[in-house]
Amino acid sequence: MDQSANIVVGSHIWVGDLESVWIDGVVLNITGEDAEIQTSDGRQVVVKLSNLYLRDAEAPATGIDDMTRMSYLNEPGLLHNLATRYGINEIYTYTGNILIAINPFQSIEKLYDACVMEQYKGAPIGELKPHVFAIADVAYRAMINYGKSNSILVSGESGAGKTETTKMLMCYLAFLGGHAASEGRTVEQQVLESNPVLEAFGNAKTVRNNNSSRFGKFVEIQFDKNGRISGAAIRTYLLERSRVCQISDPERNYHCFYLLCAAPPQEREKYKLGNPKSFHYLNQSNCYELTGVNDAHDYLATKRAMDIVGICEQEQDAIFRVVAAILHLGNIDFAKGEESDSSFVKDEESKFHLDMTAELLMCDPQALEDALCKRMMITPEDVIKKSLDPLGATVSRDGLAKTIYSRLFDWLVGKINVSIGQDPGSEYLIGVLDIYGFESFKNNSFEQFCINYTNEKLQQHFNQHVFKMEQEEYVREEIDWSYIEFVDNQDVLDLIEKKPGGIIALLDEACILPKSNHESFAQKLYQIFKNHKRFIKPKLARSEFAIVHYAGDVLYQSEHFLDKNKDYVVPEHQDLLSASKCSFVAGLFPPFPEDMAKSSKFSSIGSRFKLQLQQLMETLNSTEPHYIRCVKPNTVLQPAIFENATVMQQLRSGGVLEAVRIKCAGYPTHRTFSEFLSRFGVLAPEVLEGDYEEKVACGKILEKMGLKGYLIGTSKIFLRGNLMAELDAKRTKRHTTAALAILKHIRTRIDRKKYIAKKRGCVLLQSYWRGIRARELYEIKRREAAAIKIQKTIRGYLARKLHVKTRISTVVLQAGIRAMIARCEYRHRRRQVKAAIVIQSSHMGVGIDALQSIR
Ligand SMILES: Nc1ncnc2c1ncn2[C@@H]1O[C@H](COP(=O)(O)OP(=O)(O)OP(=O)(O)O)[C@@H](O)[C@H]1O
Repeated sequence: MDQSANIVVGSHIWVGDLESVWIDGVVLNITGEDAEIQTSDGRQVVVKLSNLYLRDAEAPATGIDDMTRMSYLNEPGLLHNLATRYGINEIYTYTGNILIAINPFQSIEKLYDACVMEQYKGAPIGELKPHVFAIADVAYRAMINYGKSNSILVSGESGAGKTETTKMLMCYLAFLGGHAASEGRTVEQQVLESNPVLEAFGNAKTVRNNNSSRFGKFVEIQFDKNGRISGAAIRTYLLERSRVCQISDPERNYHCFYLLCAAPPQEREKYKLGNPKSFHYLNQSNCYELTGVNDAHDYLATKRAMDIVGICEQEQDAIFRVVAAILHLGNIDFAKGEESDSSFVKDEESKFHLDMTAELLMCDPQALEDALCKRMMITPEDVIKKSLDPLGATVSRDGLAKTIYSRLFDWLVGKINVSIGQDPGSEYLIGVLDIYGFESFKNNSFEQFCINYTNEKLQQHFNQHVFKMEQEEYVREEIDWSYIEFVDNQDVLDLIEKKPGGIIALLDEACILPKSNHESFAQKLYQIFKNHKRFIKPKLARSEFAIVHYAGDVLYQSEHFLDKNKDYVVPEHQDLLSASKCSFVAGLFPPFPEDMAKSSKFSSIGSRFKLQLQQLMETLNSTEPHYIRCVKPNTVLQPAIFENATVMQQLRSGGVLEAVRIKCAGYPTHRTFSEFLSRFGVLAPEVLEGDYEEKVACGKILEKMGLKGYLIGTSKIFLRGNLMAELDAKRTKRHTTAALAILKHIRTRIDRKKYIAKKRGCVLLQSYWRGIRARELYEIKRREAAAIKIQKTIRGYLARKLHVKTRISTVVLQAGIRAMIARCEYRHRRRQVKAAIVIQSSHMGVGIDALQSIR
């Protein structure tokens, strides 16, 4: 979907990034076809507009529960949403009705507790957080309410968590439809316990998962009319046979081999087993133990689980005898015989293992050696016994090991089915499919071809379902659905399975024709499909071919296609083991029916698988499907690491993006009226102010915008292709204009505020300064006054002092002068007196003498 036309300056977008696949940014500038982007990590890049995707800047920080509700359904948006949720331990997210489960690689507290089961019981989907229990609950309720069988399809690449998810589904279904513990060995208990048994024999450590299921599985849980589990059946698909004899470092063979090597000593002695390092089928890799796994403990646990699923002690003994026999068989080596192209058991050690194999399989050692080293050739005249060279004998040995193991596995599945028991009167069932996801490696062989074929089939089923669901929503909303286009992959399926002329049919033909080999098979493909748009002949290829699958192109190497397609039990092996004295072993190799024995014993694995798939599809088509897409967040199998590229690849191949594409083909965006109004009401405020019904208001807004390509349902608006982006672009423009106006006002206000503040500052500064100056002046004046005062005082003091001094001097002077005057006067008077007296005395003689005596 090209959204570039709606990208404007200021748009929030996703831009491709080498490191993190996508990075968010904002458009700074647009020049022609190029946009200048400011990325969230601080860079500025120039990118073609067509390489940008719009981002919803208003999406909640904790992500969106259901990704179909995202405003922009594009790859980066989905990826970011999942990463955000994974970061807060929300491992489940819906994409419509599909549940995406991201492997946490750690147990999340209280995620699967009984109380959580209780919460999800009967809760409508969407009411609680997305959960695997919600899907199981919906399936169960749909089954009870509509009386229709349901199925849950769990897919994903190896290590994505399919098996764990399937176990959770089973537990929840057992919780809903189970029986009381007092009812003894219940069906659900047996179904749940069948897991460890199947895992011991069908799981192995691979580089991608320490406990990888090497087979596909469809578990049918049957229910009675009361919704109680009444029976179950397990169907398995395509066990990886080659692993029995060939493993690469650091992988392991099937767990059961290591469990048996870790069994209690008396049992190991019984089967003459020891260190796994001594067995060729185990020592091709250096990995023997798994961290956190105790094989000795698991051996006992597997036996206990076998007890529960109804495998008796003798059968258990026979099973482990066969497992031990395979290990011994792998240690038989061959040397070149005397006759040309002949071989014999190489040495004493190989002889010991041959004898042990024969003993454990309860067959004749010589017959075993012959079966390994010789072949019957039927000519028109006679039956000739032909010797095999050492390489041929080794191939024969490995072929026998693979056949025995796959028969043993099939027996186990059959036995589990018989002992759990099917309910012929069952009303309906819930099927859980745990199947390998799309695979594309450096080398892709027949296994990948079958796996990808399965995924194409499931993808078609998925597309049809998603398409149907879309249709149903349109019908519910009472709108025309003829616009929805159906994305179909029938052409790839025709290429693979068409009869005659499809790749499988041509492969079968090549397997039957005597002189055919992988090169002639490939040449035939090149010739027949040279114009097929889903088939590619790589340049210079002699035996490789590529198929354009829905999830991408896969290049297949056809080298081992013919061998791997032949499900051919060598008659010598068949005769040897059907004659075993052990009824269990003989039972694994029932004699061929008479008519088949005469005809060709070739049976095509590809065709059988195709038939199995057809049956599976028939079953699935008769059920209401639910999808769970498991996603592996990183390739290092560690918690809390979300690798964008790894997840993106899985979203593509898991069909999640296809589902999104189907959605996009019609009217991908569905919004309830109120959601639409709250987001786009800003485009027509007058409509919001008017007293309209929500539906009418939505219509008015769309009318005002003059847009085409929308439908109005009963509760939702359906928007076609880019309409959401167009509306958002208009909204962004409106927001930008509004923002500019707001900005203008804010700037004016800020500037005014600044001016006033500055002015106030100046006045303050001035008054402060004036204050300082006035204070200084005042101080000067005060000092002046003080000085004057001091001067005055001093002067006064001095004047007073002078005055006092002068006065005192004056007084002293006066006093002196007065005293002097007085004395002068006195003296004058005395002289006067004396003169008088003299006069008197002279005049009054006696009187003066008398006066003088009185004094
Ligand atoms: N929901 C979960 N919670 C905790 N750990 C999980 C969960 N799902 C998966 N795992 C972890 O991831 C590992 C791989 O999961 P699982 O075996 O289910 O993958 P798978 O998709 O079935 O792989 P394969 O196709 O190889 O069998 C598990 O062993 C477990 O450790």
